Amino acid sequence: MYQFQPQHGQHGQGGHPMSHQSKPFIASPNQRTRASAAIPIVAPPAGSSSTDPTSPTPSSATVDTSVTSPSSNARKPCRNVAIYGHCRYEGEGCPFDHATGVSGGGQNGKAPSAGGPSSSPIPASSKAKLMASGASLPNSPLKGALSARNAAAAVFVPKSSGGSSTGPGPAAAAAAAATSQAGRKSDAEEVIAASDERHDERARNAKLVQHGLRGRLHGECRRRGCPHVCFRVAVVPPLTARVAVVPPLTRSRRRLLFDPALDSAGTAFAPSQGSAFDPTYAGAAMPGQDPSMQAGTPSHPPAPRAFNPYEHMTEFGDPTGGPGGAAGGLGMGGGLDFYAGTGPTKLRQPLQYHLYAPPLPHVSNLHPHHLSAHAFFLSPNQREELQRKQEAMHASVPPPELGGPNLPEELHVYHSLVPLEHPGPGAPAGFGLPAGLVDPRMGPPGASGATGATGDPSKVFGYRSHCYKAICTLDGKRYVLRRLEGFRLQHEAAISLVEKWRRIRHPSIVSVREAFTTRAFGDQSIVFVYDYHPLSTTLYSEHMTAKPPQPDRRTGRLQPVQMQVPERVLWSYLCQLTNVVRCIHLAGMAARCIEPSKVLRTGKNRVRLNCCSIFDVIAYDPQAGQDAVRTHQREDLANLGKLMLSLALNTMSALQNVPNSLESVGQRYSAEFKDMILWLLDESTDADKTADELERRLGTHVAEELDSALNYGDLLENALMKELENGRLVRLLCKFGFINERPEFDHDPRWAETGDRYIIKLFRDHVFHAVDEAGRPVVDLSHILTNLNKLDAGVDEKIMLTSRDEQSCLVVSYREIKNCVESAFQDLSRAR
Ligand SMILES: Nc1ncnc2c1ncn2[C@@H]1O[C@H](COP(=O)(O)OP(=O)(O)OP(=O)(O)O)[C@@H](O)[C@H]1O
Repeated sequence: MYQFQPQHGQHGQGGHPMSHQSKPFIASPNQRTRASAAIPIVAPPAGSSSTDPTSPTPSSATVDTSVTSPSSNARKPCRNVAIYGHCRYEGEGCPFDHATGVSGGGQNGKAPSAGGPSSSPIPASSKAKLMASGASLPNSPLKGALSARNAAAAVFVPKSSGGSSTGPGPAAAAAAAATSQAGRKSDAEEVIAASDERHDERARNAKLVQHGLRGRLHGECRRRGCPHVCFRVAVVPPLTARVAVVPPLTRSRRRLLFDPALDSAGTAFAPSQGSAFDPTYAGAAMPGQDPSMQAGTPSHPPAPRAFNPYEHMTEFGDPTGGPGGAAGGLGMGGGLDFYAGTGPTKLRQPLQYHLYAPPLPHVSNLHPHHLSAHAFFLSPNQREELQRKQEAMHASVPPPELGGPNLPEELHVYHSLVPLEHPGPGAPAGFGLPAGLVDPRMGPPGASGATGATGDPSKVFGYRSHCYKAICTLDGKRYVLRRLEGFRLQHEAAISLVEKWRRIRHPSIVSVREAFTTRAFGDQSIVFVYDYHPLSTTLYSEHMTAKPPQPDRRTGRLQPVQMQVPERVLWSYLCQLTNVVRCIHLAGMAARCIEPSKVLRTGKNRVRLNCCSIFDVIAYDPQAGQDAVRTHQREDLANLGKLMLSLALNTMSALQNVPNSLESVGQRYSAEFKDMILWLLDESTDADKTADELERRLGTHVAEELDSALNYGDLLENALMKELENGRLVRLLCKFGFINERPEFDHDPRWAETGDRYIIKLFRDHVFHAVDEAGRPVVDLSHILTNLNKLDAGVDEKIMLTSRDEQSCLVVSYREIKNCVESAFQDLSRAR
């Protein structure tokens, strides 16, 4: 990490370090105190304490005795000497020292050694390294401020020197000139000196201020090859565009993926070619590299080689065959056994999970233009549906003493009973359905006669029935209790039949859990317990009751709801119900409850047979044998036909005159569908009418249903993938929440503001508190996602963080910030 103070040593238009006086980079003692107080990670003057209450003071910060007053300028070495070997302005009023030369350590022998913990103002844990300006370092502005590791870092290597195909630009030429003149200095010094010089004008032009974003928003620094963070931040494209075009992971592509300067075509902007910020960038073109990378390289010295975590791998993560190696860079070596699964499972390291994967083509089939922020998150419809279901699960009613319905506090092993049906007209306010249980598509509960009021006689079972949602004390899950009022159990054996139903598990059945009798309601009731499917409706309420007009998706205008059910949906219902009927018949039982109000619609076109086992108990016949079961099974198929007929015509009265109704069905739907209903209703075919036979007759429709189910599975998996990434980011944000603005830790009220945490704070500012040139907040989701993902992956790319007073900048890699976050979080965890 480099400490970078843009105001120091800025060469003016005339090229002299001191000619640009708009910013007093040689601060007065007072100013200096203020500046260092504002940026305490720059070593403050000896003995000086921060006067700025917001100033963080890392415990490991050391005194920088090299801080000079204005009068000490003459003792400061001129950077031109350091860079060019001489200063053109030596006789023209340049106030710096031209005799000191460039070698040697700190003037007082105290020039900070960035690598040493004792002298580094940044805590050692952050591995921060400072590049202090000449103003704070009286000796060489380069030496003494940099450790060997800093010198080797690639951060200031101009991109164009890496062989941009556009050829060396002026910046690269300046770099080359600076390099040749400073031949006696180390490579790193040359590179940094050249980089500094190029940066001067750019930094001023870009008015690089708060959070490094101004350059981005002004777009003023457009110099090709400018390696500076502000420019690179400036070209962060919308994340959506990047995701839409993530290219195959060739070696050079991988480099681009790390590059924030990708344009929407998946190519990097000119400045990013050969990016110095790119951890995979290896300076001048190497044999086997993309030929476009080699253009113009001869005139440039090889840049310091940056750490490339992927270097040992081929593009397929094959550690045995590097580019140009035995496997020819095609990953044909060890990569094969990775895929073949032979040997121990190999994981590609480091895991590259800082990028969102775009929706897979078979799932989305979207034009890239359609990829928007939604591509990263659950679709709004899906999210709304799931959230409403969750709300329904948590819905509750007030207790009786607060005006709620008079329900037992506990019933068997269940508690927190909530009615699922409206209380009927004239009921007190507290008796109404909780808002969370009201489906906006269906209008006010009971308004359209979609379902009877609680306690109304059931049209199917005859008894007065109630449905409650309740929580089981044994497992904490929600169930539905269906209570039939005034039922007397005559035969104990009847209720034991429920056990057989318990064993049936099918995706198209509402699973039966148990049944018990109770007097908890002050009467003799029997209660059947079923799985709870939040916000489910019945086929009756869905297709046979008028629904209120719904807003049109595009215009927002209220439109009447189309009642006719598409034939495809009807076939889908029939397939699902046939499957469950077949399963029930195979178990030697009959459903006996195939009615529009007893088929739950638990999702889009997703149905489940409800209320199984009730007839077996309430209409128990101890004499009934296998014949009775077969009769019931045939009735099931006939009921299936009746259900389809009434759904096709959206009314139960369709059953009153079946021939007429079939004629109407023939006008609305295909002959095949009509024939199917006819077959189900025709009593003359009863002999060979079985669920298996029905299944065979459905044939291609079952195949279509299978395809739909598979497609839907893919969609859901895709939605899951999006949330996988987001879940990771939430965990990261939680860590931030633990650390940022913490009022006190370990008896230190400034813990959250100092040390490693100061860097985290600056990063937080960079990510969330960015402002544009007019001081308006930058609300840019892609900026946040990009930064958080890179932080989570700990990439080596560097960014510039600016202190709040804009007096100081830190160039720091995501990896280092990640280490800071980890270490601060570890501190908190340990204390716990
Ligand atoms: N297992 C369940 N999970 C979630 N909601 C359910 C479940 N069973 C029933 N419901 C809901 O309870 C309400 C009442 O169901 P019920 O079967 O009593 O309907 P109904 O139209 O009153 O039937 P009936 O013909 O018996 O009068 C419906 O809105 C239904 O969606």
